[in-house]
Amino acid sequence: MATPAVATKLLESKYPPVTLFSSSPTYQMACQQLRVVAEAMPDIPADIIERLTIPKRSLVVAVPIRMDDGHVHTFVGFRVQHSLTSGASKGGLRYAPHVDLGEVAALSMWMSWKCGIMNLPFGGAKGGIACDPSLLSVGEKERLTRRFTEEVQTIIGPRTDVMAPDMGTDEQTMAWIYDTYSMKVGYACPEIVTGKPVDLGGCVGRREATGRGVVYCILEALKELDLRPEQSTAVIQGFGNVGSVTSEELVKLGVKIVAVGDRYGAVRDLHGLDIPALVKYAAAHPQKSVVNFPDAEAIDPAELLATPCTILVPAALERVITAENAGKLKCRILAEGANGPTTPDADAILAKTDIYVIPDVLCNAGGVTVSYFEWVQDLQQFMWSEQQVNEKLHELMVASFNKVRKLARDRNLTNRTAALSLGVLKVALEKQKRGLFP
Ligand SMILES: NC(=O)C1=CN([C@@H]2O[C@H](COP(=O)(O)OP(=O)(O)OC[C@H]3O[C@@H](n4cnc5c(N)ncnc54)[C@H](OP(=O)(O)O)[C@@H]3O)[C@@H](O)[C@H]2O)C=CC1
Ligand SMILES: O=C(O)CCC(=O)C(=O)O
Repeated sequence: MATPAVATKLLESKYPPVTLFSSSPTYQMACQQLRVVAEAMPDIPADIIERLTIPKRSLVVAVPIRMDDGHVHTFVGFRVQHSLTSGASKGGLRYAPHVDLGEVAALSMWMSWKCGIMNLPFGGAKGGIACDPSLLSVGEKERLTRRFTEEVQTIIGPRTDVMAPDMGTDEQTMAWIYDTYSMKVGYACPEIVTGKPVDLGGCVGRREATGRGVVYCILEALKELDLRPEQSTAVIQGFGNVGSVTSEELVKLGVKIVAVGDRYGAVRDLHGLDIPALVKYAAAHPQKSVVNFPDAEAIDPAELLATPCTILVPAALERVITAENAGKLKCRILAEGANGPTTPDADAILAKTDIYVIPDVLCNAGGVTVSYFEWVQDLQQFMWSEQQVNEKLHELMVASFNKVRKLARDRNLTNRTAALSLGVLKVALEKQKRGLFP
C-alpha cells in the first residue's frame, strides 16, 4: 500500500496536466486537486479520472471589434465545456486581463464539481475574454460581447451550454448575449443565459445569490463552532458582486466588517466599516473602488488577508492564499467566495491549523444554484417570488453543506477533499451508469 505522498506522486505521473492547458498554474492546481480526490476515492475508475482531467470541448476565438477611436482591435476569447454528462454545461463568462485557456479550463472543471455537489442537472463550463473591462467604453463592451456570442454560437444553446456572469461581466452583458442569440435563432430565447436583468426573464435574487449562499455556509460553520454572528468580525477581499453582497448580508446579521480590499487598495476600520455607505461610495468611484473611503484607514492590500478576524472571505482572484501567506492567516473561518483562491500547498498548511475552510465549490455555489432556478423558470415561462427563490436556495445550500461535512467526518477528510470528492463522484457515477464517456 503506497503512502499518501507516494500515491500522489504515482498519480501525478499517471494523470499529468494536459500540455495544451498546462502552462496555466490554475489548471495545474485543478489537476492536483483531482489527483487528491483520486487518492481519497480509489473506487473511481482510473479511466474516468483521466477523462476528467481533459475538458470535453474547448473553443478559442478571435474577437475583432471596432474601438471608439476607429481602429479595429482583436481580442481573444475562450469557451471551455468540461463535461456535458449531467446535462447542458453551465458556467460564467469572465472579462479580465489574465484570462487564458488553462484558467478557463480549470474554472470549467470546478463548475462540474460545483454542479455535482449541488445535484444540479448541469455539467461544467466557463468562458472568458482577455481584456480589461475597466478600460472599455459601454459601446466597446457591447460590440465585444455580441461578436464573442456570434463566434461561440455553434457550441452554445439552452440545452448545450448556458452562460452567466462572472468577474468583469454583469446583467447587461447577459442581456446582450440573449439579444444576439435570439436574433440568430429568430425568437426570444431567454433560457440561453442566466443572470439576465429581471425585466428580461432574469430571476429575482440571482444578483445576490452567490453572496447569500456564502453567508448561508458561514452561518452553518459559526453554528458548528459555537460562535455568534454578532460577536464575529469579517475581512473581505474583492468588492464586486460577490464581495459586496456578502458584506451587506453579513452586516444584516450583526457581523462587523473590519477591512475590505480591491484591485486598487484596501481600507480598515476596527469598529466596523459602514458597508451600505461603502457600497454607494464604490459605485460612484470612477474605478468602482473602495480606496480613499472617508473615515477608514488605508492599508496595504498585502496586509488584508492577514488582518485578524473571525471570517475571511476572498472574493476576487484565484491563488491568493499560497504557501507564502497561508501560515499568516488570523481567521477562524475561511469562506471562499472566489473560485480557486487557495493553492494546494496552502491547503496543506491550513490543514495543520484550526482554520475552518468552506471550500469554493461549496461556498460560492449559490450563484449557479439560482441560475438553475432561472433556467427552469425560463423553460417553463413561470416565474417564482424572491421568497421562494431564497428559501429554496437556503434549503439546497444547507443540505449540500451537511453532505460535505458528513463525508469529511466519516472519512477523516478536509472539507475541500470531501466537497471535491462529492462533485467528482456524482459525475463519475453518471458516466459509469451511462456506459460511455459523453
Ligand atoms: N458572480 C458570480 O455569481 C460568481 C462569482 N464567483 C467568483 O467570485 C469571484 C468574484 O467574482 P465577481 O464578484 O462576480 O466579480 P466582480 O468583477 O463583480 O468583482 C471582482 C472584484 O475583485 C476585485 N479584484 C480584481 N483584481 C483584484 C486584485 N488583484 N486584488 C484584489 N481584488 C481584486 C475587483 O476589483 P476591481 O473592480 O477594482 O477590479 C472587484 O472588486 C471570482 O473568483 C468569480 O469567479 C463564483 C461564483 C459565482
Ligand atoms: O451562474 C452560473 O451559471 C455560473 C456561476 C459561475 O460562473 C460560478 O459559479 O463560478
